[in-house]
Amino acid sequence: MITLNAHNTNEKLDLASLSEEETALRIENLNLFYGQAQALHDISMAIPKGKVTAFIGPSGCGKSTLLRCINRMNDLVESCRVDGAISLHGKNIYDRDVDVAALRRRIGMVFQRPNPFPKSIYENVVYGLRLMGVNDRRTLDEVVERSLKGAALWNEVKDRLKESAFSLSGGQQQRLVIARAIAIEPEVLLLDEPTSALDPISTLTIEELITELKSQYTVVIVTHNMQQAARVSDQTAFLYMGKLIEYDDTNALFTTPAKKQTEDYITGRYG
Ligand SMILES: Nc1ncnc2c1ncn2[C@@H]1O[C@H](COP(=O)(O)OP(=O)(O)OP(=O)(O)O)[C@@H](O)[C@H]1O
Repeated sequence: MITLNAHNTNEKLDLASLSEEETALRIENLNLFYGQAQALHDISMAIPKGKVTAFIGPSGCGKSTLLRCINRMNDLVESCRVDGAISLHGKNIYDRDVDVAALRRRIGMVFQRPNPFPKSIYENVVYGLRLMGVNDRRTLDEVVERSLKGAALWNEVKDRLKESAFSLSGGQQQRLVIARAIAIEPEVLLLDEPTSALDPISTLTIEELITELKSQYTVVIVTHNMQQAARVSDQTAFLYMGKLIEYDDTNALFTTPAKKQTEDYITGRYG
């Protein structure tokens, strides 16, 4: 039995005809190949601004690959070739003149396993700002407080900012990594199975945090866990064998799926 998203009280968006203002990202006819193998097939979808969008589907269906396309992480895979477009404010992020480092500042990413740097809690949060040449103490202090509050971690660490990030629990480390990502004020946050390495209590804390983050950011989350998608997301995309099978309001997708493959997946018939 799937428990639906209690926070999803918004009006249902018409995902097929979002206005430019409502759209954070527009994916158009995206195909992706690892060498000869095609991993994504003609994906088109609009990701709304200020909402949580979940990608679900069985292992190997292409969820992480699609997520990694959004900040061009797949550029790091030598055999990978992409065609089609992903537009951020009308500009294709795959255009030749795009500065990929600047793009990744606008589209932050958090991975499955918490990956704090071997530095203090404070220095982890300000890492991106220091790279950008910001060293003013007062500015950095403000960013640390704002980001740790934004990641629901401030109260737990405010008296130990100089301690190593590794002194934190796994769940706290994942919130620290989220604080590091939001410190540079990205527009979009990509979360790749952010709770799969965490215990149930930390998972719940991160899920609550995700719901809060959407007031300021567009969030895209890959999850293996359908219950999680149902709890945190506003809309859900179901992928199967590299194809986008169905994309709809989360409540609609889980209660009245339009496609038989979606229904089979959410009722546990495969995957
Ligand atoms: N770096 C890579 N090189 C070659 N093939 C890859 C690479 N990364 C992923 N693939 C292939 O692309 C397909 C999609 O993989 P992807 O990791 O995106 O799936 P997924 O839905 O996120 O799976 P999981 O839920 O198991 O993490 C799979 O067939 C996978 O083997």
